[in-house]
Amino acid sequence: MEIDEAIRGCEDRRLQTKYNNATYVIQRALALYSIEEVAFSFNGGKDSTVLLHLLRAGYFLHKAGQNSANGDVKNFPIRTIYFESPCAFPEINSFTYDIAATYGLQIDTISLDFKSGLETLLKEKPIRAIFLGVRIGDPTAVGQEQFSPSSPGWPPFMRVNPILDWSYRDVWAFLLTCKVNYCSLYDQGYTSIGSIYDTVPNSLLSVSNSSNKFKPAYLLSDGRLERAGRVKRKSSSAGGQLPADSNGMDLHKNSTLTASIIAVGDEILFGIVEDQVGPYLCTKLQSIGWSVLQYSVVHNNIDSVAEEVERQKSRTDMVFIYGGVGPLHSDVTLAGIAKAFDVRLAPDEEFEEYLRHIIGDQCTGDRNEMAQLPEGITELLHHGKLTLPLIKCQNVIILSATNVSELEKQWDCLIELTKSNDLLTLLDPYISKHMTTNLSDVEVAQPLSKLCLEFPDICIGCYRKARYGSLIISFKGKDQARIESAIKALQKKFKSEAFIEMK
Ligand SMILES: Cc1cc2nc3c(=O)[nH]c(=O)nc-3n(C[C@H](O)[C@H](O)[C@H](O)COP(=O)(O)O)c2cc1C
Ligand SMILES: Nc1ncnc2c1ncn2[C@@H]1O[C@H](COP(=O)(O)OP(=O)(O)OP(=O)(O)O)[C@@H](O)[C@H]1O
Ligand SMILES: [Mg+2]
Repeated sequence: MEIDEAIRGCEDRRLQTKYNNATYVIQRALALYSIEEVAFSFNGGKDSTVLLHLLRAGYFLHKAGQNSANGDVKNFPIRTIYFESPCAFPEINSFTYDIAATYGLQIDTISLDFKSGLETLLKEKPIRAIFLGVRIGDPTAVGQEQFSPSSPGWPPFMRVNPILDWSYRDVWAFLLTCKVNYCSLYDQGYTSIGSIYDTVPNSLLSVSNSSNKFKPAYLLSDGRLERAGRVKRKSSSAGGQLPADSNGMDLHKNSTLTASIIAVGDEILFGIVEDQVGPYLCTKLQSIGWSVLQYSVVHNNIDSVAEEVERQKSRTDMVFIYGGVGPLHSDVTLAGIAKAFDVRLAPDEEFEEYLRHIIGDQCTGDRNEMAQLPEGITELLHHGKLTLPLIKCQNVIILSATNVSELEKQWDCLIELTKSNDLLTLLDPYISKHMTTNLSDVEVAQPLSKLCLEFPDICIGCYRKARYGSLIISFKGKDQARIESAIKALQKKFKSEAFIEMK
């Protein structure tokens, strides 16, 4: 059987392990259910193409165990279901039907949605288990195991996910090692394929001197970004994405996007260490026109982190969190984030690979806690200047900076990544001016309140550095002329020399 031979004959130990585990799951499923009771959900995508060949190999091995193996290419008796959709790429449709002809698949084409289609199918056929090409990292994989009963509300069947623990790299290693055909879209920069309305080539594969040339999918170095070619839906918590016009220009250069900052550190709350990262991050966010709504410090405790993340992630467009990241007992930030999103921490092979590069094998392996990331919601943000990628869990960005210069570097990388990846929308920066006065609080209180009503677009604040020193009045906004007008209006209410601009 050519797939089995290709894997056994290759030098890739890791791929061999993955193959052995996946074909083991398939053989156990075939031992549990009769061939009429199983089905294969195939859609022409890369993951289901991998699964097709694993099923062919698994079926061969299952039969070999019964001394009736037949390595014939067309010997594939597992019922195959394909949910056809008018929104599918024509290349996906034609690939699916070509593959069916090549490997003798008996395809049931279903034109209903998944749930109704399965309800109808299961009434007619004795199906009890369905093989799927779902992998950890797919949004629908959250909470699934290799054998997972269908969800409540769905018709009853067992979902069998033999490649659940395969990484993007494993998928490509398998397809290339076995030299099997895959849908042509993957050679044109598509890395994960949904519908024609929500999928474009992955910009991380674009050839730098050409706007419409892309490298093949197997060259994507960080598999976590395989869904970067999925067109994001507009949402208030999706990384502050604002609508763009047909030229891709931002229509909302003056809109407000909000951020919150969470520092995790007992040492800050004990008063031993003064946090400098948070204030510096505030200035960075202002420089890209974002408003910081809250800056909080929490204990190194999973529940404290989880509560704060849960609150902020639904309140602001982006949450920045730092501190509590690493292998120590007090490094609970990732666990807190997982709890806030109601997902578990799961080993992440790509992240582990990065860690292995910098820490070596001493800290990797089964017990590498640092390589555990929130499952199904994590994206690694890799930049050539960073030894470790930054971690993003939906609208929460985890910074590993412990001081201002590290933050500066990570921030610059984030901004550069934004240019190719829509990570943070860059808005017009905030501008601020600060005036000092020796007038008393009582004297300025009422005129200032009126000024706030006259200039609702300008954020007018007051603070003092000492109880009896001069008062500082700050004006913050995005329009220089409006700030100047507000200052003039204030001066008019008093003698103009009563206020001096601070440099
Ligand atoms: C054979 C099959 C079985 C599925 N079973 C379930 C299920 O038990 N529970 C569920 O929530 N979704 C189930 N789904 C739906 C998928 O989780 C997911 O919503 C679907 O693949 C759509 O992904 P997309 O929105 O990226 O196209 C099933 C889909 C297929 C094809
Ligand atoms: N329209 C469909 N018909 C049948 N099965 C489907 C369909 N859509 C999804 N599936 C099942 O869900 C699995 C996961 O889908 P997903 O889109 O994540 O992977 P893929 O399409 O195989 O590869 P890619 O990530 O490149 O799109 C598929 O491998 C397949 O088993
Ligand atoms: Mg797909």
